[in-house]
Amino acid sequence: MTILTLISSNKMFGGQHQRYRHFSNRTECEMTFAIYLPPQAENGQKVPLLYWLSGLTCNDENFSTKAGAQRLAAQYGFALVMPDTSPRGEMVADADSYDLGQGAGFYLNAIQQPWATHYRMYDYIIDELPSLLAQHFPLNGQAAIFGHSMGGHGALMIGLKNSERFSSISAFAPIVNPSETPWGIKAFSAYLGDDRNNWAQYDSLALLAYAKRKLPILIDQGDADSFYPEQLQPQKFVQSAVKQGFSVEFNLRPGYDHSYYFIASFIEPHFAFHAKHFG
Ligand SMILES: N[C@@H](CCC(=O)N[C@@H](CSC=O)C(=O)NCC(=O)O)C(=O)O
Repeated sequence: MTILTLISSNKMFGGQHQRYRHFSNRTECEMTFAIYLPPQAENGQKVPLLYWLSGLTCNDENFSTKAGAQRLAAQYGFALVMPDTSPRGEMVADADSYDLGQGAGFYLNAIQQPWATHYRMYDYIIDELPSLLAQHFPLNGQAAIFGHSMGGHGALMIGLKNSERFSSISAFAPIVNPSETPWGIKAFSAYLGDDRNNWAQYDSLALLAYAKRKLPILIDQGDADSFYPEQLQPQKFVQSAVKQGFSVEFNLRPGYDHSYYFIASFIEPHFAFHAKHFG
Protein backbone atom coordinates (compact mmCIF):
# COMPACT_ATOMS: atom_id res chain seq x y z
CA MET A 1 0.00 0.00 0.00
CA THR A 2 1.31 3.47 -0.91
CA ILE A 3 2.16 5.53 2.15
CA LEU A 4 0.54 8.96 2.07
CA THR A 5 1.73 11.85 4.23
CA LEU A 6 -1.00 14.33 5.04
CA ILE A 7 0.24 17.90 4.50
CA SER A 8 -2.95 19.73 5.40
CA SER A 9 -6.66 19.17 5.90
CA ASN A 10 -9.27 21.91 5.85
CA LYS A 11 -13.00 21.62 6.28
CA MET A 12 -14.74 23.15 3.28
CA PHE A 13 -18.45 23.13 2.34
CA GLY A 14 -19.03 20.33 4.82
CA GLY A 15 -16.31 18.11 3.32
CA GLN A 16 -12.51 18.08 3.57
CA HIS A 17 -9.91 19.64 1.28
CA GLN A 18 -6.69 17.68 1.87
CA ARG A 19 -3.16 17.81 0.47
CA TYR A 20 -0.93 14.74 0.46
CA ARG A 21 2.68 13.89 -0.37
CA HIS A 22 3.91 10.44 -1.36
CA PHE A 23 6.82 8.79 -3.13
CA SER A 24 5.91 7.87 -6.69
CA ASN A 25 7.40 4.76 -8.26
CA ARG A 26 6.51 6.12 -11.70
CA THR A 27 8.06 9.58 -11.49
CA GLU A 28 10.70 8.42 -8.97
CA CYS A 29 10.28 11.47 -6.79
CA GLU A 30 7.98 12.87 -4.13
CA MET A 31 4.63 13.95 -5.59
CA THR A 32 1.98 16.19 -4.06
CA PHE A 33 -1.72 16.05 -4.84
CA ALA A 34 -4.90 17.53 -3.38
CA ILE A 35 -8.21 15.79 -2.93
CA TYR A 36 -11.57 17.23 -1.99
CA LEU A 37 -13.89 14.77 -0.28
CA PRO A 38 -17.52 15.91 -0.22
CA PRO A 39 -19.71 15.60 2.88
CA GLN A 40 -21.31 12.45 1.44
CA ALA A 41 -17.92 10.66 1.70
CA GLU A 42 -17.68 11.48 5.39
CA ASN A 43 -20.85 9.49 6.02
CA GLY A 44 -19.29 6.34 4.64
CA GLN A 45 -20.82 6.74 1.17
CA LYS A 46 -18.65 5.87 -1.86
CA VAL A 47 -18.60 8.72 -4.37
CA PRO A 48 -17.66 9.31 -8.05
CA LEU A 49 -14.31 10.95 -8.80
CA LEU A 50 -13.45 13.91 -11.02
CA TYR A 51 -9.82 14.23 -12.11
CA TRP A 52 -8.73 17.83 -12.71
CA LEU A 53 -5.53 18.42 -14.71
CA SER A 54 -4.02 21.89 -14.52
CA GLY A 55 -2.03 23.90 -17.03
CA LEU A 56 1.47 25.26 -17.45
CA THR A 57 3.09 26.72 -14.32
CA CYS A 58 0.45 25.19 -12.01
CA ASN A 59 0.60 22.83 -9.09
CA ASP A 60 -2.41 21.44 -7.19
CA GLU A 61 -3.13 24.82 -5.60
CA ASN A 62 -4.14 26.94 -8.60
CA PHE A 63 -7.39 25.10 -9.19
CA SER A 64 -7.98 24.55 -5.45
CA THR A 65 -7.82 28.22 -4.66
CA LYS A 66 -9.24 29.89 -7.79
CA ALA A 67 -11.89 27.78 -9.52
CA GLY A 68 -14.57 27.57 -6.84
CA ALA A 69 -14.96 23.85 -7.55
CA GLN A 70 -15.25 22.49 -4.02
CA ARG A 71 -18.66 24.11 -3.47
CA LEU A 72 -19.91 22.24 -6.54
CA ALA A 73 -18.17 19.00 -5.58
CA ALA A 74 -20.01 19.18 -2.24
CA GLN A 75 -23.30 19.93 -3.98
CA TYR A 76 -22.96 17.09 -6.51
CA GLY A 77 -21.33 14.64 -4.09
CA PHE A 78 -18.16 14.16 -6.16
CA ALA A 79 -14.60 13.71 -4.95
CA LEU A 80 -12.16 15.93 -6.82
CA VAL A 81 -8.49 15.06 -7.27
CA MET A 82 -5.94 17.70 -8.27
CA PRO A 83 -2.52 16.27 -9.09
CA ASP A 84 0.62 18.29 -9.79
CA THR A 85 1.58 19.04 -13.40
CA SER A 86 5.06 17.45 -13.34
CA PRO A 87 7.63 15.73 -11.19
CA ARG A 88 9.55 18.20 -9.02
CA GLY A 89 12.67 18.51 -6.91
CA GLU A 90 16.36 19.31 -7.08
CA MET A 91 17.15 15.98 -8.74
CA VAL A 92 14.48 16.50 -11.42
CA ALA A 93 15.51 18.03 -14.75
CA ASP A 94 14.21 21.53 -15.41
CA ALA A 95 14.37 24.29 -18.02
CA ASP A 96 14.58 28.06 -17.82
CA SER A 97 11.21 28.56 -19.48
CA TYR A 98 7.69 28.24 -18.06
CA ASP A 99 6.56 25.87 -20.81
CA LEU A 100 9.10 23.06 -20.34
CA GLY A 101 10.28 21.06 -17.35
CA GLN A 102 8.90 21.43 -13.85
CA GLY A 103 5.30 22.68 -14.00
CA ALA A 104 5.04 21.59 -17.65
CA GLY A 105 4.99 17.79 -17.74
CA PHE A 106 2.39 17.55 -20.55
CA TYR A 107 0.97 14.35 -18.97
CA LEU A 108 3.18 12.09 -21.11
CA ASN A 109 6.00 9.58 -20.54
CA ALA A 110 9.22 11.20 -21.76
CA ILE A 111 11.65 8.99 -23.69
CA GLN A 112 14.49 11.48 -24.14
CA GLN A 113 17.08 12.33 -21.50
CA PRO A 114 17.40 14.30 -19.30
CA TRP A 115 13.60 14.07 -19.01
CA ALA A 116 12.96 10.32 -19.25
CA THR A 117 14.04 9.50 -15.67
CA HIS A 118 11.25 11.39 -13.89
CA TYR A 119 8.83 12.77 -16.48
CA ARG A 120 6.37 9.87 -16.48
CA MET A 121 3.18 11.78 -15.78
CA TYR A 122 1.05 9.63 -18.08
CA ASP A 123 1.77 6.49 -16.03
CA TYR A 124 1.40 8.47 -12.83
CA ILE A 125 -2.07 9.78 -13.72
CA ILE A 126 -3.49 6.62 -15.27
CA ASP A 127 -1.91 3.90 -13.10
CA GLU A 128 -0.34 4.98 -9.85
CA LEU A 129 -2.71 7.74 -8.78
CA PRO A 130 -5.96 5.78 -9.40
CA SER A 131 -4.56 2.81 -7.54
CA LEU A 132 -3.52 4.81 -4.49
CA LEU A 133 -6.81 6.73 -4.49
CA ALA A 134 -8.77 3.47 -4.54
CA GLN A 135 -6.69 2.22 -1.59
CA HIS A 136 -7.20 5.27 0.60
CA PHE A 137 -10.49 6.98 -0.24
CA PRO A 138 -14.21 6.03 -0.44
CA LEU A 139 -14.65 6.05 -4.23
CA ASN A 140 -17.35 4.16 -6.14
CA GLY A 141 -15.31 3.48 -9.31
CA GLN A 142 -17.04 6.05 -11.54
CA ALA A 143 -14.66 8.67 -12.92
CA ALA A 144 -14.57 11.60 -15.33
CA ILE A 145 -11.68 13.84 -16.33
CA PHE A 146 -11.35 17.55 -17.06
CA GLY A 147 -8.62 20.16 -17.28
CA HIS A 148 -7.35 23.50 -18.54
CA SER A 149 -4.98 24.35 -21.39
CA MET A 150 -2.04 21.90 -21.03
CA GLY A 151 -4.35 20.11 -18.58
CA GLY A 152 -7.14 20.23 -21.18
CA HIS A 153 -4.75 18.42 -23.50
CA GLY A 154 -4.09 15.95 -20.67
CA ALA A 155 -7.80 15.37 -20.05
CA LEU A 156 -8.67 14.85 -23.73
CA MET A 157 -5.61 12.72 -24.46
CA ILE A 158 -5.92 10.52 -21.35
CA GLY A 159 -9.69 10.26 -21.70
CA LEU A 160 -9.49 9.21 -25.37
CA LYS A 161 -6.73 6.66 -24.68
CA ASN A 162 -8.56 5.19 -21.69
CA SER A 163 -12.18 5.61 -22.67
CA GLU A 164 -13.24 2.52 -20.70
CA ARG A 165 -12.11 4.22 -17.48
CA PHE A 166 -14.11 7.46 -17.75
CA SER A 167 -17.74 8.46 -18.33
CA SER A 168 -17.05 11.86 -19.91
CA ILE A 169 -14.33 14.41 -20.70
CA SER A 170 -14.36 18.18 -20.51
CA ALA A 171 -11.85 20.96 -21.02
CA PHE A 172 -11.33 24.69 -20.72
CA ALA A 173 -9.23 26.23 -23.51
CA PRO A 174 -7.41 22.97 -24.27
CA ILE A 175 -4.33 22.36 -26.39
CA VAL A 176 -5.89 19.88 -28.84
CA ASN A 177 -3.22 19.25 -31.46
CA PRO A 178 0.14 19.62 -29.68
CA SER A 179 2.04 18.15 -32.65
CA GLU A 180 1.15 21.25 -34.69
CA THR A 181 1.09 24.12 -32.16
CA PRO A 182 4.07 25.89 -30.53
CA TRP A 183 3.81 24.80 -26.86
CA GLY A 184 3.28 21.21 -27.94
CA ILE A 185 6.02 21.18 -30.57
CA LYS A 186 8.54 22.51 -28.04
CA ALA A 187 7.54 20.02 -25.33
CA PHE A 188 7.16 16.98 -27.61
CA SER A 189 10.54 17.66 -29.28
CA ALA A 190 12.24 17.75 -25.88
CA TYR A 191 10.39 14.89 -24.18
CA LEU A 192 9.82 12.57 -27.16
CA GLY A 193 12.52 13.49 -29.69
CA ASP A 194 12.18 14.26 -33.38
CA ASP A 195 10.30 11.15 -34.52
CA ARG A 196 6.75 12.41 -34.96
CA ASN A 197 5.40 8.86 -34.87
CA ASN A 198 6.00 9.05 -31.13
CA TRP A 199 4.04 12.31 -30.87
CA ALA A 200 0.75 10.97 -32.27
CA GLN A 201 0.12 8.76 -29.21
CA TYR A 202 -0.22 11.95 -27.11
CA ASP A 203 -2.06 14.13 -29.65
CA SER A 204 -5.81 14.29 -29.02
CA LEU A 205 -6.67 15.16 -32.62
CA ALA A 206 -4.85 12.04 -33.81
CA LEU A 207 -6.25 9.90 -31.00
CA LEU A 208 -9.90 10.52 -31.91
CA ALA A 209 -9.69 7.75 -34.50
CA TYR A 210 -8.53 5.16 -31.94
CA ALA A 211 -10.85 5.74 -28.96
CA LYS A 212 -12.59 2.49 -28.01
CA ARG A 213 -15.66 4.39 -26.77
CA LYS A 214 -16.83 7.74 -28.09
CA LEU A 215 -17.11 9.52 -24.76
CA PRO A 216 -19.18 12.72 -24.58
CA ILE A 217 -16.98 15.83 -24.65
CA LEU A 218 -17.58 19.40 -23.46
CA ILE A 219 -15.18 22.25 -24.35
CA ASP A 220 -15.34 25.89 -23.25
CA GLN A 221 -13.14 28.51 -24.91
CA GLY A 222 -12.92 32.27 -24.33
CA ASP A 223 -12.72 34.30 -27.54
CA ALA A 224 -10.52 36.93 -25.83
CA ASP A 225 -7.94 34.29 -24.87
CA SER A 226 -4.60 35.42 -26.30
CA PHE A 227 -3.54 31.76 -26.71
CA TYR A 228 -6.67 30.78 -28.63
CA PRO A 229 -5.67 31.51 -32.23
CA GLU A 230 -2.16 30.03 -32.20
CA GLN A 231 -1.69 27.62 -29.30
CA LEU A 232 -5.16 26.15 -28.85
CA GLN A 233 -7.35 26.09 -31.99
CA PRO A 234 -10.03 23.88 -30.41
CA GLN A 235 -12.39 24.07 -33.41
CA LYS A 236 -10.08 21.79 -35.38
CA PHE A 237 -10.61 19.11 -32.76
CA VAL A 238 -14.36 19.75 -32.47
CA GLN A 239 -14.90 19.50 -36.24
CA SER A 240 -12.94 16.27 -36.49
CA ALA A 241 -14.62 14.74 -33.42
CA VAL A 242 -18.11 15.52 -34.71
CA LYS A 243 -17.22 14.05 -38.13
CA GLN A 244 -16.11 10.88 -36.36
CA GLY A 245 -19.37 10.51 -34.46
CA PHE A 246 -18.47 11.98 -31.07
CA SER A 247 -21.04 14.02 -29.20
CA VAL A 248 -19.25 17.34 -28.58
CA GLU A 249 -20.58 20.50 -26.99
CA PHE A 250 -18.39 23.51 -27.81
CA ASN A 251 -19.03 26.92 -26.23
CA LEU A 252 -17.15 29.98 -27.48
CA ARG A 253 -17.51 32.49 -24.64
CA PRO A 254 -17.42 36.14 -25.76
CA GLY A 255 -14.93 38.36 -23.91
CA TYR A 256 -13.37 35.65 -21.71
CA ASP A 257 -9.62 35.15 -21.50
CA HIS A 258 -7.38 32.20 -20.52
CA SER A 259 -7.43 32.79 -16.79
CA TYR A 260 -9.04 31.16 -13.79
CA TYR A 261 -11.63 33.98 -13.86
CA PHE A 262 -12.90 32.30 -17.04
CA ILE A 263 -12.74 28.82 -15.48
CA ALA A 264 -14.60 29.96 -12.34
CA SER A 265 -17.30 31.50 -14.54
CA PHE A 266 -18.13 28.22 -16.32
CA ILE A 267 -17.10 25.51 -13.88
CA GLU A 268 -20.69 24.80 -12.86
CA PRO A 269 -21.87 23.51 -16.28
CA HIS A 270 -18.87 21.17 -16.30
CA PHE A 271 -20.08 19.57 -13.08
CA ALA A 272 -23.61 19.30 -14.47
CA PHE A 273 -22.22 17.70 -17.65
CA HIS A 274 -20.22 15.06 -15.78
CA ALA A 275 -23.12 14.40 -13.40
CA LYS A 276 -25.41 13.71 -16.36
CA HIS A 277 -22.98 11.11 -17.72
CA PHE A 278 -22.32 9.41 -14.38
CA GLY A 279 -26.02 8.55 -14.61
N1 LIG B 1 3.10 32.75 -17.23
C1 LIG B 1 3.00 32.39 -18.58
C2 LIG B 1 1.64 31.85 -18.91
C3 LIG B 1 1.27 30.77 -17.98
C4 LIG B 1 -0.20 30.52 -17.93
O1 LIG B 1 -1.01 31.27 -18.44
N2 LIG B 1 -0.54 29.42 -17.32
C5 LIG B 1 -1.92 29.05 -17.26
C6 LIG B 1 -2.07 27.77 -18.01
S1 LIG B 1 -1.50 27.99 -19.69
C7 LIG B 1 -1.57 26.47 -20.39
O2 LIG B 1 -1.34 25.43 -19.91
C8 LIG B 1 -2.34 28.90 -15.82
O3 LIG B 1 -3.23 28.14 -15.51
N3 LIG B 1 -1.69 29.67 -14.94
C9 LIG B 1 -1.91 29.58 -13.52
C10 LIG B 1 -2.89 30.55 -12.93
O4 LIG B 1 -3.14 30.42 -11.71
O5 LIG B 1 -3.43 31.41 -13.65
C11 LIG B 1 3.36 33.55 -19.39
O6 LIG B 1 4.24 34.22 -18.91
O7 LIG B 1 2.79 33.79 -20.46
